[in-house]
Amino acid sequence: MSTSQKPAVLLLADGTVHIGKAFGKIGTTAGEICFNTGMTGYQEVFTDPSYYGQIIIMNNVHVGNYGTKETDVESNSVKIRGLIARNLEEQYSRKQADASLEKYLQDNNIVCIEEIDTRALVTHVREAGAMNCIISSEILDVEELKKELAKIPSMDGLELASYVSTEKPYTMGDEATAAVKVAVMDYGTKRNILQCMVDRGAFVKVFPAKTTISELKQFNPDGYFISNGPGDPAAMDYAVATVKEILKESKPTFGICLGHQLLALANDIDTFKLHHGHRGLNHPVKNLVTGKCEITTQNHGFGVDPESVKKAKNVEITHVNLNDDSIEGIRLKDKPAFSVQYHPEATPGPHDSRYLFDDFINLVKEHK
Ligand SMILES: NC(=O)CC[C@H](N)C(=O)O
Repeated sequence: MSTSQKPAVLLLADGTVHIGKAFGKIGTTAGEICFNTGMTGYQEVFTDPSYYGQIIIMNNVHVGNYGTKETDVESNSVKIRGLIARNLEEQYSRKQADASLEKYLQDNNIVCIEEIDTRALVTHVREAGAMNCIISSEILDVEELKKELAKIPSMDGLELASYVSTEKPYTMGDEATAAVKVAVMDYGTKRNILQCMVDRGAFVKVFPAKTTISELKQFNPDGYFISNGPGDPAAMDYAVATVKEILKESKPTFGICLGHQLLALANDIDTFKLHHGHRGLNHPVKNLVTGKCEITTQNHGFGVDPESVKKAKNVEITHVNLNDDSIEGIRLKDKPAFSVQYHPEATPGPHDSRYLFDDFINLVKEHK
């Protein structure tokens, strides 16, 4: 809680209203409401480009207790559109922190609301499903807010990856000593995904979302990575076309989250909007190849259609979600390509799924 707080209003598209207190920037913001069940890692969540366009409810009662640190980020800025919490703390106790959460959110112009009954709100979103919402600490009249909210497009059908992709190619790792070169299609990649590949001996070159296959080939990569990112994968014809071209190369290819959905679409498998998405650090997934269960970090609002996966003769299901049986991983039978719906880089954790980076880099080395 902050000392000088203005009131703020949260309005959901179904008319639900919650009154709370302003935190961060004073203003108005709108986007898709989502909840994250993680108890820690808030700065990594706020800077994850896959959350672009979304307003996040943090389930943990206290958010901000360990402040913020310049290095605890998944991209170069806060990407969430707004924040809803029970209690946002401006005091912090971590010695190594650089700033309070409040300063961080203000510096990043994020409109937030706190003192919300997040248990009731999350239960409501879980039952009613994904929808848009608006937060304001400047317009407190609900009828006015309804008019503003009506202007916001639905996440279904929205292409957002090109807004968060890099403008220019950049590299990570040491080309002189690296064992392999990986071309990354950046649809909103998380920094720690790149780090996981570099840590395993890769030199990565990150390319803007609309890079053509001929530009990618000039880099002569040993493998390709299709990144995570925001928005509806079915609205990304340009990316599906690129993934199809990449697959023709028959080089090892790995996709995470949006990258998984694009790999599916490139193999004529449909994607669909989930009822309320999977976002948190404790989603159980079964690896059907090894029979082992892993606890995973997730952040997605779309999924791969199980019926069309089963019909695709060249695709094998490798991972399933143990909560709802949704498809969590696939691999192609005729190409060295695989993908997962969840986030194996998982910062701050759990790290059960990091073996997938070993698998990918080993596959790249074998095919080199
Ligand atoms: N983390 C991601 O890559 C998310 C993918 C996609 N935008 C979804 O919500 O399903």
